[in-house]
Amino acid sequence: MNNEEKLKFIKQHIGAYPDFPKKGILFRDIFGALTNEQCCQYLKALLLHNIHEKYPNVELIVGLESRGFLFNLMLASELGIGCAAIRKKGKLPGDCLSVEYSLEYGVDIFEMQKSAVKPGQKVLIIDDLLATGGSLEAAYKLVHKAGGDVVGCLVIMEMTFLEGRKKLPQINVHSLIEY
Ligand SMILES: O=P(O)(O)OC[C@H]1O[C@H](OP(=O)(O)OP(=O)(O)O)[C@H](O)[C@@H]1O
Ligand SMILES: Nc1ncnc2[nH]cnc12
Ligand SMILES: [Mg+2]
Repeated sequence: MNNEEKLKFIKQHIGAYPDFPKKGILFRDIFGALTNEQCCQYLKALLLHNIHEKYPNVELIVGLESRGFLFNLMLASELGIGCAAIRKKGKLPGDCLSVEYSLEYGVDIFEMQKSAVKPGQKVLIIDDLLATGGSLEAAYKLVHKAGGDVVGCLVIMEMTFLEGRKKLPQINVHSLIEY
């Protein structure tokens, strides 16, 4: 299968749930694809292919709680680099940086440990989905505050009609699947 066919196959397995978690939201469920063994292999191959092509100098993967965590260790270990976590408020020990943000269906606070990123380290932020861009924008702010150099954001799905990219004009954002 070529990359186009792999993407099509994954798209067919991603779930779509109307009115979840709130009325008017069409929820795109990555977990629906991950129960399929071929989707797991194709997703891994496509993510690594895109990182090698678009972010070849990355030195740290930063994943967003919780669906971004699905890809953190897998990508870091394949690339031979480390990974760090951005978590929702109150979950991380030690000195943390915090940023409040809003997303398609709510508001929240993200945190990251100050020690997670080395000054000047080249960071790739990873998540399952870009909707309004509030989550990725908050993640960018945290990594930037910690002294990291964000080389880009990589997501599986992008809800293009919500124009989340507009919140990230200075960042090289790439998505595998557009809705
Ligand atoms: O672009 P935005 O409008 O900010 O929305 C995108 C974010 O929303 C979802 O996460 P959610 O906060 O629902 O948490 P989860 O990953 O723990 O399910 C999704 O996994 C992205 O992280
Ligand atoms: N429509 C959506 N589906 C899944 N996760 C989301 N996060 C924000 N909007 C979402
Ligand atoms: Mg999430």
